[in-house]
Amino acid sequence: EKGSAPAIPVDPRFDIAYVTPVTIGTPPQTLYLDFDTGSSDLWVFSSHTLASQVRGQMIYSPEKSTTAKLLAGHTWSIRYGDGSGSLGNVYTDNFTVGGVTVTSQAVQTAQQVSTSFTSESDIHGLVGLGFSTLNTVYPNGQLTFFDNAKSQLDSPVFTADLKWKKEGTYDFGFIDETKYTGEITYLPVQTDPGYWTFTSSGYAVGDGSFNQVSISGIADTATSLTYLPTAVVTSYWRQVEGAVNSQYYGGYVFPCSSKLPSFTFGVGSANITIPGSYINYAQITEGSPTCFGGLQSSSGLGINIWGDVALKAAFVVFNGGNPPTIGWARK
Ligand SMILES: C[C@H]1CC[C@H](NC(=O)Cn2ccnc2)CC1
Repeated sequence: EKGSAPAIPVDPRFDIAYVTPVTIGTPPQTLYLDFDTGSSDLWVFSSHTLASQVRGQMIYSPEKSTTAKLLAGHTWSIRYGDGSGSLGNVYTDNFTVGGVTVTSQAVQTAQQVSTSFTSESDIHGLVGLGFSTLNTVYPNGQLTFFDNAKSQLDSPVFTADLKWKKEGTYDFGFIDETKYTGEITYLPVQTDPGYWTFTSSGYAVGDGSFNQVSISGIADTATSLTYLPTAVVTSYWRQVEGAVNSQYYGGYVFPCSSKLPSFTFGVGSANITIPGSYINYAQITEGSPTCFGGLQSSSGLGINIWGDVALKAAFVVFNGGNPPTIGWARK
């Protein structure tokens, strides 16, 4: 089996996140979910979510699905790196993405969600695509959609072709050669504690020389920006006149009129170049001449994060084989 589904930018002004349509249950209920390689819970806004915390989101109602089954005695609660979170109960039901169906997928129904989820009406939940070890369901951890689907896929892989302010795709079970140029460079993945963790071989700012330095980090499709070591990020923003690391705004800001240099990161002996335009993330407020950078320092996070700003510059293969690897190609 193989499948393909769109990755639609939420708020295409600045690619906050990407959502993908899925169907759950019988008859099928459609929701748009944020596919997240940085976590491993599949949770949705539901008929169980506090009414005061639902604001326009589509919901999954298990009581309307003839194939829904309560996973009795199981609960879940998750907290993300940005402080957002949700918690609730668990059902199993049929779950379909791009024509690939998993029967009896654990679908975590939210009873409560934090304010940032309530205020984002275009995101109706998340599909964790990290390793199942990260799943928060208690007392028995559940498998991700990808882990459940793997055995029925032509190949145990999924790919991310995210795009700048445009619709991209997630493919399951196959590698679409038309989506990239040159070769795919595969790197080893550290699966502990459960992220797609790989090591980049270095970086260059604009047309500058390449700095060979190992940068270990996670590929996270649900993080908008890219967070790298302070030394790397400082050397980038030093090239932008008027750029400052603002305590007030919580990161590097710069004049929106700036022409930003590109940022190149190494993947083995190959490399990926993020166009400067992708690093001009957004005006700090509508109409402001000050813009917020898409490349920020990871100090304080304890981890480097290759988020959407980096991922959308590449075609990325998440290979769930034995051992798992991650593939990068230019496009
Ligand atoms: C400072 C950074 C802020 C953004 C953080 N990313 C996430 O929280 C990813 N995520 C998943 C669900 N909602 C968001 C990573 C740290």
